Amino acid sequence: MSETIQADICVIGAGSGGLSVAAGASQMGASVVLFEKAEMGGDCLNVGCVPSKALLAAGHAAHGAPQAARYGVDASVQAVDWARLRAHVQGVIAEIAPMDSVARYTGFGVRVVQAEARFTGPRSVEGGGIRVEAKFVVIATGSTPAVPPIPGLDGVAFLTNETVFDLAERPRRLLVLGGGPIGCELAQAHARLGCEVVLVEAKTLLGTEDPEAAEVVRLALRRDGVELHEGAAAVHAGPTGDGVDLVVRGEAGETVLSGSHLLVAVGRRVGFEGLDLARAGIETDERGRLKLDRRLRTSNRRVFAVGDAAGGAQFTHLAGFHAGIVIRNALFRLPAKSDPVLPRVTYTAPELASVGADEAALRARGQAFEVLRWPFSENDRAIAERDVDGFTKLYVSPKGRILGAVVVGTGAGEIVSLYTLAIAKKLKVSDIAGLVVPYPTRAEVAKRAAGSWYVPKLFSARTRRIVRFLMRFA
Ligand SMILES: Cc1cc2nc3c(=O)[nH]c(=O)nc-3n(C[C@H](O)[C@H](O)[C@H](O)COP(=O)(O)OP(=O)(O)OC[C@H]3O[C@@H](n4cnc5c(N)ncnc54)[C@H](O)[C@@H]3O)c2cc1C
Ligand SMILES: NC(=O)c1ccc[n+]([C@@H]2O[C@H](COP(=O)([O-])OP(=O)(O)OC[C@H]3O[C@@H](n4cnc5c(N)ncnc54)[C@H](O)[C@@H]3O)[C@@H](O)[C@H]2O)c1
Repeated sequence: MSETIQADICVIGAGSGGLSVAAGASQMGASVVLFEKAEMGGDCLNVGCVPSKALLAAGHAAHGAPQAARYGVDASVQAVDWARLRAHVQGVIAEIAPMDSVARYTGFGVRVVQAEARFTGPRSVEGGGIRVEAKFVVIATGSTPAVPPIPGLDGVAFLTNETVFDLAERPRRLLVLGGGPIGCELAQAHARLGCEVVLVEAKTLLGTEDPEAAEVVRLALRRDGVELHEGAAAVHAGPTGDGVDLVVRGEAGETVLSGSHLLVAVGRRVGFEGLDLARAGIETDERGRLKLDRRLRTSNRRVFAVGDAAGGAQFTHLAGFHAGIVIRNALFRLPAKSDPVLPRVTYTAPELASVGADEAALRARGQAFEVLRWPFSENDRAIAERDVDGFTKLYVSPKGRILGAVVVGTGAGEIVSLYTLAIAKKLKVSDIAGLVVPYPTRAEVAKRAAGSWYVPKLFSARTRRIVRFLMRFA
């Protein structure tokens, strides 16, 4: 070892989670060493959230031009210049990259080591010829694309999120394996950019989401020309002269789907090979996941895990939340626990957003609830924009507490923050119904859905009797 450093916190991985810990801890006065073996910014910046939203923006623009005819504006897409499109996506990454750069973090006082790290003891980590003795270590090593055990797949040059944003040419016919958020977002983006797209999903599209909301996205994907095969298991893959054949087995038997490219988007793998966890006394469960307590501590109480490495939901905003928990525990010795009210959004058009409990969870825990809803087809802004797909739905306790919410429609990802605040602060429907919401905005659907709680009470025979009585003395 050429150098040994004493540090308060050693972070392994400079993705959303690791960077948030390093930025927060260093600016609060802790000495921090940060290891990154690949690109600063991790998946979200380089091959995840950022390029996928940049690609979707291009797809929506291409889709929007012909749609303008509904406003009496005749426009059309002349061409999609794939080289410029790729430059746009890489340009967006480059514009955000300085926020996650070695220079910025060095400026915070963080020692950034661009090397793969591994444990050499309960509090010691090594990489790139540097040994760090730390009071606390944070595992922020993220996840990688899962590769399903499909016979023949290893003989195919398939794409994942790590390669799909760097294609030199537009894929002629893209087969997408997996109908989760990655599969749906990338299927729609490519379809709108003029690719033929076939999506194969073993179960149901966006199967962890509210089925009624997922149906709105399903219809939108179909309208965009995506050929959907749900309940279809891929049983074989093989190369062809100019692409790939995927054999899928569904209710109707076996079908051969041919494409120029295959994108595998069937979930993420969280693994810790190469970290030498045993050297630090860190235990994993039978599925190889870290054993964590609610304070995000591993079985070695001085070692925390954040983000995808923590083994739960996989979102950049959750990784950021985790970072706050670790900072409170490690720097301030506060027993902060990870129990967030966690919104999630799939950024298709229309967007699908949810937060809190869903119907299945409420039924499973025997919670009595009422469903309040409002469609975008009765929202003036949506009507003015001729974009009325979708609705909002609220789950409310008998006493009016908001337990969960779903929004599917344009702007859903923005509206869900209102519900997130309501649930986090244990607000009631009256709090949303009583808000003055600007007109005409899409967020009015939240107020109208909440307001519908009062309709039977407010416009009842009893209220009419009371009003008539009071009016006698007015
Ligand atoms: C296509 C796609 C789109 C997505 N879109 C969204 C979205 O819109 N919104 C959202 O909230 N989430 C989205 N996600 C999920 C989000 O990207 C992840 O949840 C988030 O990046 C997790 O952050 P992380 O810090 O845990 O891990 P990562 O970002 O994966 O970072 C981990 C880092 O650790 C490094 N590393 C690993 N092992 C070592 C080691 N031994 N030594 C040194 N460095 C190491 C890796 O190189 C990597 O840079 C998307 C994901 C994908 C794939
Ligand atoms: N907008 C966002 O916030 C966003 C966007 C993209 C990704 N992400 C995160 O990244 C993670 C990974 O996303 P994802 O879409 O890859 O995973 P996912 O686990 O959410 O969905 C994968 C889908 O693939 C299907 N599948 C699995 N094996 C299959 C097979 N052999 N053949 C056909 N289908 C198969 C599953 O049934 C599932 O529907 C998610 O947990 C998500 O949190 C978030």
